[in-house]
Order: sequence, then structure tokens, then C-alpha cells
Amino acid sequence: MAETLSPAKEEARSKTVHELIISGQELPEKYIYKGNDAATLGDSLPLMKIPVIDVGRLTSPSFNREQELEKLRSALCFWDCFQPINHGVEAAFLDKLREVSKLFHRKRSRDTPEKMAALREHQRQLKFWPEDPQSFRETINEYNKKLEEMMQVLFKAMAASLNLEENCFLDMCGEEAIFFARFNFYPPCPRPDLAIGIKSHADGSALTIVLQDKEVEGPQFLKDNQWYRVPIIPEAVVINVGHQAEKMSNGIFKSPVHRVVTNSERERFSLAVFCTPNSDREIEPVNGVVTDGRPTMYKKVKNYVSYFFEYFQRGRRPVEAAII
Ligand SMILES: O=C(O)CCC(=O)C(=O)O
Ligand SMILES: [Fe+2]
Repeated sequence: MAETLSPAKEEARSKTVHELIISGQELPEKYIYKGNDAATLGDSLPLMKIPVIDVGRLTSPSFNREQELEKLRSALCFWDCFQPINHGVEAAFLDKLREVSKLFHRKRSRDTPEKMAALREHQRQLKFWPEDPQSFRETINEYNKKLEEMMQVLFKAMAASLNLEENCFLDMCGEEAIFFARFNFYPPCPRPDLAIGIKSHADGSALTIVLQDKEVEGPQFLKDNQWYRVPIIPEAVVINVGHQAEKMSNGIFKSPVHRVVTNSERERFSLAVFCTPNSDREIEPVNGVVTDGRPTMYKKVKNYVSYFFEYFQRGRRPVEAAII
């Protein structure tokens, strides 16, 4: 039977957190974050010193390439993420993407359920894509093409940085790897010390590419039990390892635990694209990463995304399901 709500509860249900607090009400209990890391939400945290990788150098045959590959390897092994620049997507185009994402959220009704959209041409379902703003489809389509190129370069560079056969990660992910996009919108929250934007998690992708808000910080990464803030570099994106790359590399690269906090005054937007092998691919350590000193650490697992959400809800790293 449907629950009958008192007028006060009815009002609370239909208002955003921001509206509730402005109208003088307490933060409703259901918004108070209860994760193990809740006590650190309001802390002032150090900035991560994430290495900035020049993607142009990764493809140039000059001596810079070796240096940049080494920088990429150490970034991935130490921080599990990096910030590429000179990656083939112009700063002005990134601004345009931010703009259409914002417009999309402004026009989206609060009742529209959030969905992940597949971006690649043969996988997307255009009928579900918004037609308004008008430039949305065209801009996202162009971004998808640029990301396909960027992913080719980066997977090859990741393999080369470990002295592996250049195509090993790409071949395992398969031609049909899916790019799921999530347009994140974080409204201002007057109690960032109590409520969270996205709870701590690790991504189920091979790599995740996040276009950051240009002005408002949000994501934080956990390293050795310490949370770090991600610096804003407007012309860069943030790329982190997901579980699939952790397994393909036999744990040389790790998928980091991260979360997103809210800002008391400002809203924040981000666009996360999860580059994910197709669910019928069997993902396992590639040739060359299993050695006498480093035996296979992960089982072959298919359709990994299916239990990703279960682990996510329980606040655990889903890759645990594949660890031997
Ligand atoms: O908003 C961000 O910067 C990161 C979002 C994120 O971690 C995710 O969507 O999985
Ligand atoms: Fe994430």
C-alpha cells in the first residue's frame, strides 16, 4: 500500500537538499553519508601531485617518448591516474562540452531517471539522446571520435611503458569496447561535511576519462589511507585505471578508490566516460605480466559489469570478485 505522507514530509520529498536547507530545514537523515570515510568529508586535504602527461610526446619517435612513457608508467603505478594534456581535444572544444553538459542538466527534468549512455556509433541508441540543446548530439559525437583516438594511443603507450606488445591491451578490450558516458551534476550542498556527491568506489571500466569542472573541485583519491584532492587543469582530463586494466596488467596498475565531495556554494558538473570491454570478452592478465615473481592474481571473468553494482552498493572494490 502506498505510504501516506504528512504535508511536511511531502514537502521534504519534493525539494532538493539545497532548497530544504535554504528554507531552514535540517539535512534529512537519508542524505547523511554513513560510509567508513564519512568522518573525513569536511577535512582540509592535500592536493595530489598527479603527473601531467604530454600525449603528443607519447607518439613522437624522438627521445622524449621514452621519458614520457616512463612518466606514464610511474604515474600509473604510484597514483593509479594521470592528467593528459596535448591529447587531441582542443581546450575550446572541452569548454563546448562543458557547456552542452550544463545545458543538458538545466533542461533535464528532476524526474528523468539518470542513465548511462553508450557513445560509440554502432552501440548508441540515439532515440534516448536529448535533442535539446541542439548541439548536444553533434558535440558528444565528436568527443566520442576524439576519445577513440585518444584511447588507442594511451592503451598502446601503457603497454609500451611495461615493455609489452603494443596492442596487447587493445586486443583484449576488443574492437567492441563500449564507452559509457555519465553526465554528473552535483548541486550545491550546504553541508559538504555530512553529504557526499558520489560515495567512495573504484570504477569497473578499463580506463575512465573524466572531464572536470573548470572551477569547482570535487573528486578525491585515496592513497595509503590518505584522501587527496585532484588539482584542476582546464585543458587536461583526468584518467584513472579501472578494474579491467588492473586485471589485464595483473595488478601492476591498480584501480584507485575515489569519491566526489560537494561544494557548499557552487554546483559542479563533470562528464565521466568509462571505456569498458564488451561483456562477452574474457578479461585476464595479458602476455608478459605473469612471471615467476608475479603469478596470476586474477581469475578470468566475463560480464564483470553485472556484479559491479552489487559490490558498489556494499562499498567494496568489485575487482575483489576476481582475485585468486
Ligand atoms: O565527478 C567526478 O569528477 C568523478 C565522477 C566519478 O568518479 C564517476 O562518475 O565514477
Ligand atoms: Fe568513478
